[in-house]
Amino acid sequence: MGIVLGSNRYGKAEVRVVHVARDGDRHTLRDLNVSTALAGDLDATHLTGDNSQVLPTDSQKNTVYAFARRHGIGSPEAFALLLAEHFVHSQAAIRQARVSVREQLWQRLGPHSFQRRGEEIRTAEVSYDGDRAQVVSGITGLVLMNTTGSEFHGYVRDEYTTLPETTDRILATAVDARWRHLDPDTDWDLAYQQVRDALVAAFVESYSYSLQQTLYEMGHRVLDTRPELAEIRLVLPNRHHLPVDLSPFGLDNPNAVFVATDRPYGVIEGTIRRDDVPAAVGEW
Ligand SMILES: O=c1[nH]c(=O)c2[nH]c(=O)[nH]c2[nH]1
Repeated sequence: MGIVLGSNRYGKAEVRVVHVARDGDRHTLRDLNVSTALAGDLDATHLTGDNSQVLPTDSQKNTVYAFARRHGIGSPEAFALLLAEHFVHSQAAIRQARVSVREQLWQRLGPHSFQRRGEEIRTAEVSYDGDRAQVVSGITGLVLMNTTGSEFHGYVRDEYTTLPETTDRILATAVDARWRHLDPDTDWDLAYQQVRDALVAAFVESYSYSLQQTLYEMGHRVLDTRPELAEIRLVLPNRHHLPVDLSPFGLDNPNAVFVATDRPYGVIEGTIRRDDVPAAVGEW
């Protein structure tokens, strides 16, 4: 019996890089938050303090900025792939690199003017082991609401149930979705736009008897839209909007006045996947 070093990785978290590509007067903006994590033959630094195989996290940070200049930022996925491959290929000790990107989205106002696009964040995670690159794209903070077309009834009633059944309620959520690609060579911006559009369209067009049902419809629509996607994971908080009891004031409330509660909130999670595709490489 003994104590041994288990799995480990290290890197730089949250490197903020903003890149402006200039095509004359017309600029293109990419605003990323990049995190790196490297793993490999790193026993020595942990066990004896021998740093001869350690690429400093400071150098990893510098690489992000240098690569933005050298290669530009075509898309979060393409940039993460370049970095992950670079760390594995250039460092003998590094066997696996994971690069995670969160992109703040800017809407164009003019040739070189932009406005932040709400809470929405685009994400990309690339894992590369020298052989296979796994790309997972995602979105968080996509806030959606249907003011009707949602019911919730027929659920379990036990001695603690007080929730009234409803045949007409508000359904609101902030979509958090991540989808795993099978093809590491994709038009990443087009894929993101099409997945986003599919998520939004399914939310808008689905008549809902539960947020669980809506989640399935959204995931199904995405896999229908993009055949190269293996699976999608969705986390949908239920942003409750409760009708206010106005009867003390002699007023009715035909689904006109709601209180938006911020906590607690339901959380509905699920994976929709193809049953005939290769499994993911490790955790994602
Ligand atoms: O769509 C819903 N799913 C639930 O599981 C649930 N539970 C709850 O209280 N309200 C809702 N709404």
